[in-house]
Amino acid sequence: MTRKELIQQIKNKKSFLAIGLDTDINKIPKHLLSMEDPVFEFNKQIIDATKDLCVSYKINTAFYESRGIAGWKSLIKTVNYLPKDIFSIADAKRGDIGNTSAMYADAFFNEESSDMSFDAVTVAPYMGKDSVTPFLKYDDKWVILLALTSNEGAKDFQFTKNEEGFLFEKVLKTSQLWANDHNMMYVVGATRGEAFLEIRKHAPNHFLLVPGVGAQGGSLADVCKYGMNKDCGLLVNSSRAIIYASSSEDFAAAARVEAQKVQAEMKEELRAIGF
Ligand SMILES: O=c1ccn([C@@H]2O[C@H](COP(=O)(O)O)[C@@H](O)[C@H]2O)c(=O)[nH]1
Repeated sequence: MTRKELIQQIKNKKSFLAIGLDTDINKIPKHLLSMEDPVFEFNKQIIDATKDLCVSYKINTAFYESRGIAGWKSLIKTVNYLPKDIFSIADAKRGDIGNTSAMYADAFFNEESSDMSFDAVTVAPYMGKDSVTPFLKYDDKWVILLALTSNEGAKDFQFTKNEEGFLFEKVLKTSQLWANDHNMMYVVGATRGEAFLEIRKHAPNHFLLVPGVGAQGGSLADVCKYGMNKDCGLLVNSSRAIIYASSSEDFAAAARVEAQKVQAEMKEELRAIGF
C-alpha cells in the first residue's frame, strides 16, 4: 500500500487504529477450541466485527510461531483473509546479516515464496544498514523500524546518550539515509508522551506505529497532541484491550464496542487536522 492510499483510508474511515491480532490460544473463548483452526476462527470473527473501524491489523507473529506448523497455517490464513484496503503489519521484529534479512523479507513480502504478502514488517535496527535494506527492495512495502519502544527495557539501550544525542535519535537520523517517508515508519511507544516532540524533530513526516494504548496504559490524547502531523502520521495499535474485551461467545461484539470507543476518539483528533 502506498502512503497516499494509507492516508486516504484514514480519511475514509476516520480512524488510524491498528488492531493487534495477538491471538493466544489459551485466551480465546473455549467454545472455539473444538473447531479445526480455533485461532483463525477467532481472528476471522474479530476482523468481520471491526474491519470498518480500523485501517490496519498488526499481527504479532510470536503468537503464531509459538504453535509451530499449526500457528503458521493460522497466520497465513489470517493475512489472506484481511480486506484488500487494510494495511497489514507483520510485527516480527526481524533483522540479520544481509542474505538472511533477504530471506526474512521474502517470508513476509513475497507471496510466491511464502503464501504471505504483508504491507509492512517491523525490523530491529541494531545490526545496521545491511540488515535493513533487503526489506526495502519491494515496491509499496514498508519497514517499520524500532525507534523508541513502549517497554521498561527501552531505557537499557535506546535512552543511552553520547555527544550525538540519544541512541534512538541516531536510529532516526541514520535510517533516513537508507529510506524515506514512503517506505519507512518508526515504532514509538504510546507510553513515551512528550518524547514524541523529540521524535518529530527528527522525523516530522514519517508515519509512526504506536503500540501501548489500552493494556499498557498509554494516552491516545498525548500521542495525538505531541505526535500527530498534517497527514495524521500515526497508526495507533491496541491488541489485548480490544480482542480480549470478552472471553465469552460475545467476544467479537465486545471487541467491536472497544474498537468503536477508540475510533470515536480518533475521529475527533482527525477533525482537528481537517480530515
Ligand atoms: O514498543 C513496542 C513494540 C511492540 N509492541 C507490541 O505491540 C503490541 C501491544 O499489545 P497490547 O496488548 O495493546 O499491549 C504487542 O504485540 C507488542 O508485542 C509493544 O507493545 N511495544
